[in-house]
Amino acid sequence: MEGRSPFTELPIEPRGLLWHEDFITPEHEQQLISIFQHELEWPDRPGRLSLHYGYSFDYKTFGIDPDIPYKEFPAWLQPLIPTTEARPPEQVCLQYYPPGAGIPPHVDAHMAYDQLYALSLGAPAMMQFRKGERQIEVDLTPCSMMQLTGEARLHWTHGIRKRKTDTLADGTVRPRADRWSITYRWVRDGDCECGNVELCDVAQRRNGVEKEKRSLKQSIAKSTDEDPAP
Ligand SMILES: O=C(O)CCC(=O)C(=O)O
Ligand SMILES: [Fe+2]
Repeated sequence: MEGRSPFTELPIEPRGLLWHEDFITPEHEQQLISIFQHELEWPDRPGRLSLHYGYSFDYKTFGIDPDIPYKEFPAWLQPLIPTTEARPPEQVCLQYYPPGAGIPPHVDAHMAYDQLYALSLGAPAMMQFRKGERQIEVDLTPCSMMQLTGEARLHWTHGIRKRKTDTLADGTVRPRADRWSITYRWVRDGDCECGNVELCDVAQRRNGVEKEKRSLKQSIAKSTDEDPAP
């Protein structure tokens, strides 16, 4: 890409949170929301819903599902693909969050994926980043694109609480409303070497703790009747 990247790093912990505030215009956002609401077929169940494009995510291995054929990016998705990477992402996931829905704290699998971006549409929601005792809230504002790199990508979990309101830093209680996000993932070349046994599935496999973690993730998925976090 020519010129400077429109992403700037947020001056907060976790380090490595890159932000593009107006990745799309509010008019474009409204057109997309209309497509999401009227033209797409969503699973018929409550809670957070996901639709996958490109290669599908395998919730058993937390990698690419080899049994599901590649799904071309639809026309509406093409202009939303970040151009700041050397190639388009292998996996794109559109998620719908009805008011009150969330996503459990997680790191996106290190083994399968490298670069990770997320575009927010519709109502804002607070995302919690956590590392040990530290918790930082980041407001996911509509039309903004976030890129998780470095510490934020590898060593802090992120999640969105299941709740009907978010309390802002100034004490304002903000009701949740319909939100959509698009997450983009690039398949990793070579192994992740971060060595974080707490959060990295590669380090866990090397230390023989992968299986337990996986079955825990699956039982969480069953108990909430939602797709587990990647
Ligand atoms: O909804 C979002 O903005 C992020 C979702 C997320 O963390 C994920 O799909 O891995
Ligand atoms: Fe995530």
